[in-house]
Amino acid sequence: MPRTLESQITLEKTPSYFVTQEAPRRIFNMSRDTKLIVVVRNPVTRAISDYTQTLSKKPDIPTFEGLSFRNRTLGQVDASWNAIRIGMYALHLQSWLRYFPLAQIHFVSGERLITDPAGEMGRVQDFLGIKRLITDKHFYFNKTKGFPCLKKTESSLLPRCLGKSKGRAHVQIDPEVIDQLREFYRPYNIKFYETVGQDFRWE
Ligand SMILES: Nc1ncnc2c1ncn2[C@@H]1O[C@H](COP(=O)(O)OS(=O)(=O)O)[C@@H](OP(=O)(O)O)[C@H]1O
Repeated sequence: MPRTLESQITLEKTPSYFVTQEAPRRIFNMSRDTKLIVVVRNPVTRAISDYTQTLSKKPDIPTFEGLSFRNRTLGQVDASWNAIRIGMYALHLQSWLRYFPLAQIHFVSGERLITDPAGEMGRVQDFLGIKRLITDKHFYFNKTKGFPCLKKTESSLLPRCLGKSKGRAHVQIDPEVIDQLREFYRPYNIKFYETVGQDFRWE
């Protein structure tokens, strides 16, 4: 991490920290005042997105349906498969709450980041205690891509859009498996909503 002046905020982005056992203790030992931001989305969609990305790099892996279950006939989901495990947000959050108060953790909705990027970024700026400099004037929705693009300045003519690897078409999954995963995640989602005091409406 670079040294930071009193007037500066240093941001570091590592998605895997949220699900890494030792991360909360290590970050707490580095600075107990660290503010944490976690982007979460529907864990079923997250798992499919994760699998789609892996498949693009390793086309020979087994099917999503095959990897999702320890025993598909009995409906036993394989919670040790990373694509599934990462979406069990309530479990991971418990490890962080042993070190950081909830008030120091902000959750960004991955869904709203697409439908209402300015609103979501407004809440991030409030959480960081900085002026709301990024507003709706900084976003333009790219219909082809299906994502908002960010303009560095309100008048910028060259918005920065997400790269090729984002928004790729997801692999089609057996709808029955999607239902089973929805059921699997329901209790974890409910526990997560209760813990953070926010309903992300992933049902
Ligand atoms: N800014 C922003 N807003 C909304 N959604 C976003 C954003 N950045 C990344 N994504 C989506 O997150 C999914 C994983 O993206 P990444 O490839 O960047 O993740 S990572 O490289 O694994 O960290 C991937 O989801 P899918 O496109 O559904 O597969 C990205 O599109």
